[in-house]
Amino acid sequence: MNEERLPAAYTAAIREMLGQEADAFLESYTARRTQGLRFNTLKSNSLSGRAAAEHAADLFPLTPVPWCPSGYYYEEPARPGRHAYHTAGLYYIQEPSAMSAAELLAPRPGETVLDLAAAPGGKTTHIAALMQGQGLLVSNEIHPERAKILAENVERLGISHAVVTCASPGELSRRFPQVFDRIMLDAPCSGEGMFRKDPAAIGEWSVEHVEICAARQWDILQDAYIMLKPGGSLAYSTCTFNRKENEETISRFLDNYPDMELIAEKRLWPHLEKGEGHFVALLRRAATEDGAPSRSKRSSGRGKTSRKPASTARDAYQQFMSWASGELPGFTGQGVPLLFGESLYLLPEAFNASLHTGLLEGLKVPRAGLHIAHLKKNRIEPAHALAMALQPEQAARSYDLAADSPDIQAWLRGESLPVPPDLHGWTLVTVDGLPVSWGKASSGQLKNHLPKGLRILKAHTDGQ
Ligand SMILES: C[S@@+](CC[C@H](N)C(=O)[O-])C[C@H]1O[C@@H](n2cnc3c(N)ncnc32)[C@H](O)[C@@H]1O
Repeated sequence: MNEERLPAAYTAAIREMLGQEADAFLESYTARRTQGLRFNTLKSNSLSGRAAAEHAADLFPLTPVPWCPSGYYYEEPARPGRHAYHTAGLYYIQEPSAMSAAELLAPRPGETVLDLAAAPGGKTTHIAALMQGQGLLVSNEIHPERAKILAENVERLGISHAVVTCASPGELSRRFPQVFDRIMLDAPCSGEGMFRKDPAAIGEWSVEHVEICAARQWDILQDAYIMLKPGGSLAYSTCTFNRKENEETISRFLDNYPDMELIAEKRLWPHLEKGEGHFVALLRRAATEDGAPSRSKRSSGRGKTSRKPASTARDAYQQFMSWASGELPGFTGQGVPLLFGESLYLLPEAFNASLHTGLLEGLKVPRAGLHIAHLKKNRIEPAHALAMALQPEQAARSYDLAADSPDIQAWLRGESLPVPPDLHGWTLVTVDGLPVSWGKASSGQLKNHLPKGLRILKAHTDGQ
């Protein structure tokens, strides 16, 4: 793409901001966009995950992203997003500069973390991996359709300690004041860093749009502040270059909230680094003297919820656990059982430890923790999300398909497979040892339970 396609007001603003460097910056638009994937360490740190990651590196030649230990560049025409390892959640396709944000936030296992503008899930899945699946991650997205995609990505990567909500920042801040140790605010922005990747973004850019974005960012930041614990950290990031939505927004925030301190500010420029560009600021809230207690436990009453009563959920959970005692011998089933219709979830224990389930009342919660089962009349059907969160040795039966085999391609297309006749019942189907879905074996056939929306009609095994 050349400079003429960019709005004149945009190039003028860039020239003013970058001075002599502007030519190099604008020249970067003529280069190809960068492609990246980030290994999901929740999977890639296991024995089979490590072997699969090595195999992936052979299929799609990978070079490391300097600011993210689990991040790699790949080059087109490789299409790792269409490989079975993608379905298995071994990695997440993510623009390399965007990998800087969660690294700077540096969430730790056991913390309570909020990702306030989370869809489609790049930062959430990164945060979940850095937390090693321990603690509580609330991943929120305001737009319902995008929240659904977020929930699917959380499931695909086998994340069990995340609750996906679909709420405005204001709705959340009323429920969760001073709750979170760390907050990621990857703010909706004017997307100047998207122009090379998605030229349609150019048409949406205008000086007025930048102003609107900055005003919205300021609103969301104030809600983020309400939810941040004293002593907690906030990462603010955008994929845009102008100062109004970045440094100026941060300095307005610091001026208005004197207990916030700027710890680091990082910019990745596409003419200086290999990536589309990103801005991240890390801020810390001063700790209070009494050690910053969470206020939520006290502030809001335990109201009735629209989900099924706890006793019904407990009965359902017992029914599930008695099924699991034979079918999932290695599954401990930790969490608080919640029942929505026929869907049984396990809310992370950490939610109940620092908060309470009444806080979910009236909130849209596309995923109240780990979805473990559908309860059908008198039988249990294990949920796809559960398959993705299991280790193969936790299931009574598993059936492995090699990543390079025609069978895995058939499976990803939704076809049934012939299996030995002694295999019978719910079976965890894996690719090179990594779960991809459930299958149900009977009379020498493995019936395919990969959800229809995840089927790949034209799978790739060779990186092309
Ligand atoms: C930059 S994107 C988030 C990308 C995501 N963090 C990731 O890494 O995959 C910003 C998100 O903010 C959401 N959004 C738009 N308006 C919003 C608002 N007023 N409050 C909160 N989120 C908003 C958008 O729907 C979008 O999903």
